[in-house]
Amino acid sequence: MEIKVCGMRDPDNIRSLISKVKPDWMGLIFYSKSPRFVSDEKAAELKDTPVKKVGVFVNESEEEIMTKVKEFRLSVVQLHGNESPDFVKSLSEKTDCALWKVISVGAEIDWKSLEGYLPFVSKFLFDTATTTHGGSGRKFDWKILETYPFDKSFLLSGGLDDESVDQVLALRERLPQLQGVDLNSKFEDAPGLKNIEKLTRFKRQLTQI
Ligand SMILES: O=C(O)c1ccccc1N[C@@H]1O[C@H](COP(=O)(O)O)[C@@H](O)[C@H]1O
Repeated sequence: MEIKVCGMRDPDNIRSLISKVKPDWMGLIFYSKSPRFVSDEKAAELKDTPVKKVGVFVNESEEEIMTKVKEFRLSVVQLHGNESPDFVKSLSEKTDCALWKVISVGAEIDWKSLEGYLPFVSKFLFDTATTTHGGSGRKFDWKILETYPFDKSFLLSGGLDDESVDQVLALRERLPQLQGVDLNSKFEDAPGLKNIEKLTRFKRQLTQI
């Protein structure tokens, strides 16, 4: 199972994350209303960090996303707003960067509405629907995913915490498309500052080593 740790921006914290947790992905949030927002100046300092970087965008323009992909050497663009399939298609024609579309989950999901994204994204990411778009620290009802009809892999997100491991592993048994988890606010000492011990423990339990 893969692990993405999101909302990073502190260089010392990132160094500890990489040496101790060794996540598959590190998320940088380019959404100015987020308490985990990373400025361009800070992102420039982080561009050579030896981990795959995921840029998190909320309803951002194509031009701005493309600029940040190049400037900050992003491996993935995570689209965490209301981006339409047409927007994602157009972006995919301009970049080789992997695209992940976030699906905000409320009471139910209309699976048909996701079909338009399938040719253009390498993964979906399911997160709890919230007015702040993300980082809510709230889980949605994971039972909704049990009818997931696609082969496309996805990451699970939204309020995952240090007590989520057993449930994640149980879900993975039923849904092999569940490729990993996105860890964020429930592993923080302060916004943008992760608790490395908590993350290390979670990874050990998740990967059972
Ligand atoms: O973390 C944020 O502040 C944020 C703001 C706007 C869009 C996305 C954001 N983070 C993403 O939110 C999910 C869930 O986070 P949490 O575990 O509920 O705190 C995660 O995918 C982050 O990438």
